[in-house]
Amino acid sequence: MAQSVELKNPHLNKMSQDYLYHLALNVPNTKDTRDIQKRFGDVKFICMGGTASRMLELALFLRELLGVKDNSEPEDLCRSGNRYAVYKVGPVLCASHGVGMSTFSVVLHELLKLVRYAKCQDPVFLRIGTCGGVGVPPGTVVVTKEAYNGYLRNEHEIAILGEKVVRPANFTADVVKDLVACGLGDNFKTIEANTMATECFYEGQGRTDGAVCNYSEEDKMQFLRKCHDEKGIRNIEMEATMFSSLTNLCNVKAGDICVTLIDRLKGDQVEISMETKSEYEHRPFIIVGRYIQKILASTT
Ligand SMILES: O=P(O)(O)O[C@H]1O[C@H](CO)[C@@H](O)[C@H]1O
Ligand SMILES: O=c1cc[nH]c(=O)[nH]1
Repeated sequence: MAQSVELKNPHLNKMSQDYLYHLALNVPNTKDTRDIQKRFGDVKFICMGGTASRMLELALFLRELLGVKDNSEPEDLCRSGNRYAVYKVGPVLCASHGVGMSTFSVVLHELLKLVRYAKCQDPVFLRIGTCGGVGVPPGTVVVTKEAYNGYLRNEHEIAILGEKVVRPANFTADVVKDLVACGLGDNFKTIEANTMATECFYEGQGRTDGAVCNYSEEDKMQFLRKCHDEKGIRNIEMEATMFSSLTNLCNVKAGDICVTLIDRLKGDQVEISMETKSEYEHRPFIIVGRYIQKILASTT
């Protein structure tokens, strides 16, 4: 049976209003959310990625694929917040989250509360991103199974009230399986693998081309090989641990699907042309589009 989202925060029940500040979507009466339900109650998929332009492209792609009849430019529903862009196409929200866990966690908390207020049924949260590959050719699509932090631990670490809190960081098994199945038969490879999520693009990912670096090329290669050989890591990005741990705690399904722009065993600089990048970024769209069609067909 379909279910609404129950958040594990008793304080929410005592709040009469929730401003969802960064989304700029005020919920004026948390006890009577009919207005929010009317606007967002049909949402089943929350697709998220770093940039507003990628999310607009995704919205346009899904609009055509899902046959949503509307020729106007999709409206950024959160424009007045000046932080994140959110587009709605039928049962899908496409939201930008910026670079890294800290910006993503802000919008993720607010989107989780939004689906709760809107009483969305069984929503699935998907991150559609780019990443660095580890031992796989650029253009490979990676669906994350287990997320590892920069200490190579399969967990998310966060400071709360001055204490270190450690949470599991795994994605929903059936979402992973379905996404991988939707990637069969393309002229590019889609694989299931583990992902390292770092707090920093440069030193955190073992690059030697940041503003500072006090390790050698050999140290870097040793670390990247350890990621590959001992942890089954095939890609590196900057959100997977926070994303999987928070969605896990909220009991909502989640998946992380990213295309590699570079093989980190071969270099540090992302050198591909904007044209190639745009073609690569489109690859996870194709798979997510099929996944959404499949889930919609099985639930309607
Ligand atoms: O392409 P997006 O979705 O932004 O994701 C990746 O790109 C950013 C770094 O360039 C990080 O956020 C990383 O996770
Ligand atoms: O190497 C890369 C490329 C994209 N995004 C990352 O986080 N790392």
